[in-house]
Amino acid sequence: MMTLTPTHTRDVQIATIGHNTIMVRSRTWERLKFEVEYSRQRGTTANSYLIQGDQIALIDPPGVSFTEIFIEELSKTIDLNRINYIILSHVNPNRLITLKALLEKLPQVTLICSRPGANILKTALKETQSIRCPETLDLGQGHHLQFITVPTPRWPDGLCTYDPATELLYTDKLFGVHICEDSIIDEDWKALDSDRLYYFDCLHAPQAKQVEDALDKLSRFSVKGYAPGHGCLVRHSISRLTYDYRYWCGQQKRQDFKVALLYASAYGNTATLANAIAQGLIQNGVEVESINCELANSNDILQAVETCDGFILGSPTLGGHAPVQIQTALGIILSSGDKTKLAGVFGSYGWSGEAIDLLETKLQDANYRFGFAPIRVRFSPTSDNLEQCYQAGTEFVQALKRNKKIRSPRISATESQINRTEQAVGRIIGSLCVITTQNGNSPKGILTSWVSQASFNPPGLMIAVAEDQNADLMRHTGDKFVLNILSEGRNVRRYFSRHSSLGSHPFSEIPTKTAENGCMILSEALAYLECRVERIMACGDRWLIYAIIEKGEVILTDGVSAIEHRKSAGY
Ligand SMILES: Cc1cc2nc3c(=O)[nH]c(=O)nc-3n(C[C@H](O)[C@H](O)[C@H](O)COP(=O)(O)O)c2cc1C
Repeated sequence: MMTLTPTHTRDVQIATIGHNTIMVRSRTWERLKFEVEYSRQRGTTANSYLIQGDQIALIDPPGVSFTEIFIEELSKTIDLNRINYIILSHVNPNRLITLKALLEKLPQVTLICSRPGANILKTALKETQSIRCPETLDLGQGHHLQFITVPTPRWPDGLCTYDPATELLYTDKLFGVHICEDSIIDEDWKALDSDRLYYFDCLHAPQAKQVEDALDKLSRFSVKGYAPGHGCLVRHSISRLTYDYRYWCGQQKRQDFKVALLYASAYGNTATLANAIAQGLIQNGVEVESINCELANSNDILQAVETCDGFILGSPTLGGHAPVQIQTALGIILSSGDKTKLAGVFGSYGWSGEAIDLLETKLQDANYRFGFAPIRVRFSPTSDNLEQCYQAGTEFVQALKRNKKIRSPRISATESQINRTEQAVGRIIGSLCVITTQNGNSPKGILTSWVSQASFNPPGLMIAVAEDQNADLMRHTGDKFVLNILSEGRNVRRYFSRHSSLGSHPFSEIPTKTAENGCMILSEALAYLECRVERIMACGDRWLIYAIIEKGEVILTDGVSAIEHRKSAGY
């Protein structure tokens, strides 16, 4: 492995990182752009990769800031005419400039990307350009690449690439960091903690739901290294960083307020404003659910609007109108939204800006209150515009807090004491589990978080169940069950309820295997325990069941327990 000495001008660093695999890192020690994600001013790297099997693929040429030096250094490393494929983990106007410069030198190359990426490329490049969206690509010599689509609101065309020959996963925007250094791998990974979190907050916190889906998809690969689009290669902290990503995603759901940030953006300007507003919200402790209306269906929008405390709607103006997806989102909000929710409006426009006017007037007419004055930005935002958006996010949070006080009815002293006690008890948290029992050939499942370890020797646990949970198959000494401890981000819980299910549903819909004690193990659980009921006590309105753990296993080694947080113990 080779590392070059740092300089303080932009350069391109070349290093072998695996069998037939070279990292080509375009580096800058300066703040690359004025977006909030670069505000720590530690520079960044734009990472490209060359995989050389019988055929050769280049992954992710950098953006326009590096076009010339990148092509120059790449030509010294390889005869450009030998490159057969360019893989694009996402496409943006910035990257298109370098791509076009490369295509002039190697018109024979085939571009590989996701389907949404291909749609952008088809409008931007010559008709004759070869563009493909395969699931796999065999470069020879074991480099049988597999592609995984990871769409998010910010990068709808996101694509990761797995190479089984090196067990490297090319993760683009996931697992990166904006730091420019000489070292190419994460040997000193503890020092990266705060920068990694900052990067996550800026890029991924507003799209935590989709990042969780991406983590699920990527978890099925055996990985020896993450090769991200920015920063160093992740070799030493793979499980730690995966865990952190899951934890940080989960943390978003635990905030007191949630804001739905709905937008569309044909050329990326409104999306940039949305990111800056999201930062203002996130840095003030609010969960943000970003919805790119071009990708979302009506149900996604409805659900986001119903479950949020406030919503912010952003639109470009195209041909004197808001795009049809924004008009649909507005229709959903107006017909089903709660009028006491706080609203916000923003958008980029060129000369007339009708879309922003439309959103403002329609929401005003429907008696919505605004958390900040509508933001109108001409074409691409300046750093001042982005600062204004960040401040608008902050303002929105303050308005949300004031709004909540207005909406909360006054309660009597005794009621408020009961509520305070309930809220305090509600702070006891538990791991979310599915208990499975077996009734002849019919499996049963109950969702619960009322579980805790009760003894070391013998290993035992305690579960509290209510009469109406219908948990009769675990209420006699000797009864067997499996405790499936759920994993954060997998959303297996949606198949079960607090009341016992009986029959093939939902077990026919999710992967399972049978434990030695005959009960079902949910293959997507984090871990499972095979248990035998030892003692039962009637306590208050519950049965306390003490059970001995006979066997257990962790299924997902890099997962984290799903936890149920409650605001009150009253439900
Ligand atoms: C095809 C087209 C039509 C446009 N029509 C309008 C218009 O009617 N009024 C206006 O103010 N701007 C118009 N614009 C300018 C866009 O609103 C502006 O470029 C904006 O930054 C786009 O935002 P976006 O990058 O989020 O898509 C138009 C731009 C294009 C490409």
